[in-house]
This record gives sequence, structure tokens and C-alpha cells, in this order.
Amino acid sequence: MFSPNDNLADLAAEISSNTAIITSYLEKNKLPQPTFAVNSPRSLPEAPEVQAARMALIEAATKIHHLAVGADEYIWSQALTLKHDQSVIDTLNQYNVWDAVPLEGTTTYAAISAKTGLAEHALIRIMRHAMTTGIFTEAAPGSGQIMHTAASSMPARFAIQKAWIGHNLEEVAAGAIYQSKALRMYANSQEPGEVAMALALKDGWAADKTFFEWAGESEREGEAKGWRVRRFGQAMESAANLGATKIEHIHAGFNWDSLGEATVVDIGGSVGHASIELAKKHPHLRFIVQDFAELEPQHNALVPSTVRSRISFQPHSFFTPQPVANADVYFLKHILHDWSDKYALKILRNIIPALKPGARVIVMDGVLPPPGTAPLNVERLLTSVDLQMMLGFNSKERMAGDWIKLFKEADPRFEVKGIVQPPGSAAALIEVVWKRDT
Ligand SMILES: C[S@@+](CC[C@H](N)C(=O)[O-])C[C@H]1O[C@@H](n2cnc3c(N)ncnc32)[C@H](O)[C@@H]1O
Repeated sequence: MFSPNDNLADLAAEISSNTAIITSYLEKNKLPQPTFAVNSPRSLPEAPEVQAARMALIEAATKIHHLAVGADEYIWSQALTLKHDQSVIDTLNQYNVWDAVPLEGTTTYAAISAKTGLAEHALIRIMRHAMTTGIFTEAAPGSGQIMHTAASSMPARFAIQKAWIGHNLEEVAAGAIYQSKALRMYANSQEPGEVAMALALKDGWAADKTFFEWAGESEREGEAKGWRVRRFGQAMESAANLGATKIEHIHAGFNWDSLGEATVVDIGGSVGHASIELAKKHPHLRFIVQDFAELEPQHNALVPSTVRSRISFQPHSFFTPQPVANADVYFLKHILHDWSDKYALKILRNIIPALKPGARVIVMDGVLPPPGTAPLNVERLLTSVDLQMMLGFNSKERMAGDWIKLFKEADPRFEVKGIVQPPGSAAALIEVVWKRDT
């Protein structure tokens, strides 16, 4: 958290000491140092001491940047630059400039313009701004020879990042502009369609529709109906590959091996990336992934042959009663945060008729920490997701007490056994056990 006692000298010392921890770890382990070059490592090692130093370094660097800009200019310059920072990424993505620049060597503005159809005069200005944030660079300043940086190469190398950018900058960012208007119109609504994103995107999104219903009806030339749902599925897959939202954190928050031979129903499991990850490490577990039928082809394409016999896909809406009775675990990863309490309660109560005594509901979702108690960039990630939930879904990220209250209200027979936050993860695993009827 920003404190009145933070100052340039202390922050500089903090930056220096944490940089030393990271660089000496890399040197000792003969690992490459991160740079802006395309061949830079994608991320720093997972070793806890490196990650702790990285968190402290990001926090100190953020604060020192703020102090160096100065109070007078800080908000003023944020208001000027932030919207362009995101609009240039959006345009680079919509015109797929990522793929128009070679991963090795350089190209010219004229060649990128010819490949993408983006007018050269606009392209030059858009890329100049992007370059001020480390996205693309010129081989020599003013040379007009464009090359990737490590960051700009990511959507080119990992295409699902384009879906994450598209969902965030075409849909969520459009809604962000309408946030204050939505708050005036719908102050205390719990309805998923009475949100800023619906005001912004209109286009058939009625107030009684959810983002998912609206996205399911989306049409675009050359694509089958529901392209936004499929893109959203890829966006979730991309989050599952990265840092604090990386899918691997799923193993640390619950002892999956303690289940023995067991069936896990992955409710709202999207294309199935969580079930696939669990299936790879836990051969005694079987999975049923439930989500919209539109996602089944992507699911089938994603499941590796090694685990195919233990994972199936079942089209199912969680607003109807759970069709798989007596499973051992009903898993809800990043589902309940999409819904206001009114609808989260309906989702939970729809599972109840299927529950056998001792069955578990395991939730993997953000648990918002008290302000200032998590590393700054983890807290920013969670507050960003919280606002994303507000403007797209009228829902929220919940604090530990909110989760306990939600389950108690859904049914007193739900018992929250534990909330575990795996180190480095933005999401916690909440273990809930269905108690025997008394
Ligand atoms: C935020 S995503 C989470 C996906 C996945 N569990 C994960 O963590 O990556 C929410 C998921 O809920 C699904 N969903 C939305 N409404 C649904 C409904 N009524 N029934 C089943 N799934 C639904 C969406 O298609 C999407 O895959």
C-alpha cells in the first residue's frame, strides 16, 4: 500500500536489494537475465525467494515511478496516456500487427500496412505510442526498421493472448467508459444485464440478458454464431497460462490425492483446461466438464490423448438442476465471482439435489484480502477483476467472510472447511463439505 512515509531513497534501496536477489539467483543457476529482446525468458523462475523479491521490486518500482512523476502531474498524465495505451493495443490486435512483424529480423511500416490493411500514416502513429510502453521497437531510433520486443512477441507466439486482449479491450474497456453512468442508472442492481458493458455494447444485449447469453448469440461475418463465447473460452485458457492466474496453482490449494478414486464435475469448466491439468497429475480422478455446447469442439481439440479416457464434456447450464448425482467433487473455478449473490445462490442450490453426504464443493476463485495486506500487483490484479465483475456482470470478488456467508445462506448444510491461498496465486481454493442431513 502507498504510505506517507515512502520516499525516493528508501524505495531506490529496496529496488537495488531486490534486483540483487533476482540477478544473483539467475547467475547462480546459470539462467538468462530478462531483457526486452524477443529471446528473453518469458517470466522469472517460480522459486519462492525470486517471486517474493519480484513482488517487492514491482511495488517499489511502481511507487518510485509515481514519486518521480510528481503529485502535480500524476493523475493528469494518467488521464492523458492510459486510454491511448489501451487503444493502441486494441488496434494492434484487431489488425493483427503482431503477426505482421517477423519474430526474427525487422520489417517496415509500409510492409506492415500492406499485410494488415491498416493505413500507413495511422500505423506509424499507433506504433510510435506503443513503442513508448515497450511494445515493438525500432532497430535503431528513427530507422523505420520495426522489430518485436519480448512483450509484443507474446501474442504472435501464443495466439490465445489475442483472445484475452480482444475480450478485455473490445468488450470490457468499452464498458469501463460507461461505468459511472451505469452506477447512476442501476446503483444497487444484482441483475447481470444492468451493467456498463451492456450499455456500451448494446447490439442486442437486453437488460435481462447475461454477458454469456448475449455472447452466445453474437454473429460475425465468416464465423459460426457464438464467436464471442468461443473467444471468451480462449481468453480463459490464456489466463490459465500466466503468472498469478496460472492453472498450476490448482494443485497447491487442495490435496487432490486425498480423494482416491473420484469423480470431479467441473461446472462451467469452459474448454476444460483445469480438468486437463488435474487429470495429468492425478491419474485416479475422472472429470466431467460442463459448459455451453459451443465450447465442445474446442474442448475436444484441447484434450490430450493421454487423459482423454478420463475426461468428458457435457453441455449443461448451471441454472438448471445438476444432472450428475453422487459425484465426489463439484468444482467451480472462477464461476461464482461472475454472479451477484442472488444468482450465485441459485447456482449453489442447483447442485444440492445431486450431493451425497461428504461430497465436496471446491471453489477456486479470488478471495479479496483486506486492503494493503497482499503484494501491490496481486491486489491490483484482484481489484481489477473485481471491477471487471462489476461492469460486466454486476458481480464481485468476495472477501473470506463473504464466501462463508454465501455458503451458509445457500444452505446451512454447506460447511466451509478451509480457504487456502497457494503462494503466488491470485485465486484461493475453498473447500466446502456437504454435511449429512441432521
Ligand atoms: C470466467 S469463466 C471460467 C471458466 C473456467 N472455469 C476457468 O476457470 O477458466 C465462466 C464460465 O462459465 C460459463 N458459463 C456461463 N454461464 C453458464 C451457464 N448458465 N451454465 C454453464 N456454464 C456457464 C462460461 O461459458 C465460462 O466458461
